[in-house]
Amino acid sequence: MQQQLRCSRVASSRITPRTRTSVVVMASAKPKLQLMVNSCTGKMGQAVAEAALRAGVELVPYTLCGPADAAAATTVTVAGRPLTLVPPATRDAVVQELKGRYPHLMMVDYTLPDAIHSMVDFYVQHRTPFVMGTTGGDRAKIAAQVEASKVYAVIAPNMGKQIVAFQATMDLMAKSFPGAFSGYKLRVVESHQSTKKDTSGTAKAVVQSFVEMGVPFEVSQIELVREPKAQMEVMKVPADAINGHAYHTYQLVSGDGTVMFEFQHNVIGRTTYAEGTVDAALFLAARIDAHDGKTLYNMIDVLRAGAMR
Ligand SMILES: NC(=O)C1=CN([C@@H]2O[C@H](COP(=O)(O)OP(=O)(O)OC[C@H]3O[C@@H](n4cnc5c(N)ncnc54)[C@H](OP(=O)(O)O)[C@@H]3O)[C@@H](O)[C@H]2O)C=CC1
Ligand SMILES: O=C(O)C1=N[C@H](C(=O)O)C[C@H](O)C1
Repeated sequence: MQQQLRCSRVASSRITPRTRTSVVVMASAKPKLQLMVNSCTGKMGQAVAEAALRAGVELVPYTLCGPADAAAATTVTVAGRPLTLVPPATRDAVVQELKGRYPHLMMVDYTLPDAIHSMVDFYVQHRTPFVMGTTGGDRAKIAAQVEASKVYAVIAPNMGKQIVAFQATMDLMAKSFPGAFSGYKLRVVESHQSTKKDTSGTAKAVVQSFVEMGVPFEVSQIELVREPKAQMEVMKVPADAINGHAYHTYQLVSGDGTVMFEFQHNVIGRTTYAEGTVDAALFLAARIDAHDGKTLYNMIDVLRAGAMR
């Protein structure tokens, strides 16, 4: 069934990370920020820690890890720097100590969907501001819990600037024209590296907008492509991006089959999310400094604030 997707062509040139432009909100006064990235044993954790260093953000030399990682090693290296691994068994004690040493401590979370609730509990319990990029879990429950705690956080399933803009646009369309696509059929196909554990959190969020536009659709109908052969042959993912890509296609067809819309965002690698995560951390640090009462944000808030480079 996945093989039947007549996927629109990916641009023939290689997809490249977005162009760097100037820093907007951070230019005037650098917010106080000491960033601890969890989990740097993973792909996104590594990418974010590297992006933080590129942006001149102070990186705290510790990282929370899963139990298996701690059994195998005591450190992980990011851009030549060793970070001490902190397993679940010792994380409470270590974080108490780190809070004393790093008064502007903020955490970034890229762990796993299975761990997301325990990670949120942990940040809330220790009252550590955090940027949560991990997908999965009960998103409404997490938002309610974090909001009630008044712990500062940015939570979003996608940190890529242009994808966030696309999400915001779909949301705007749904709010402005509810039912605009009633009678249409939706097909959603997403392809990610085979290690991805869950259905795309981005696709789930975008689907919600289409539902509000009148299209009946269940998250379980999202088609997942995880096989490298189908990824290369059907989705046209370059061979060297099989271990790191995120291709999404949303196709809407009218009831009589005479009209078709297709939206697509295809990302190779992880740079766009990593850079967006650093933007989110700098934004959150500025909000903490501002003390204006609001504590819970998503990436659309970060984008609207002009805080994405
Ligand atoms: N918001 C966004 O823009 C993006 C979000 N994501 C999301 O980020 C998440 C991570 O993706 P990715 O980096 O590719 O996944 P990886 O599997 O590469 O990394 C996850 C890491 O988390 C570790 N881990 C597991 N449990 C814990 C725990 N309790 N405490 C600390 N660390 C733990 C894992 O260790 P071990 O291997 O030992 O289990 C692993 O090293 C996913 O949910 C993904 O969908 C990804 C890209 C962009
Ligand atoms: O696991 C990934 O890789 C990604 N996860 C996020 C998601 O589930 O939406 C964002 C992007 O698709 C990459």
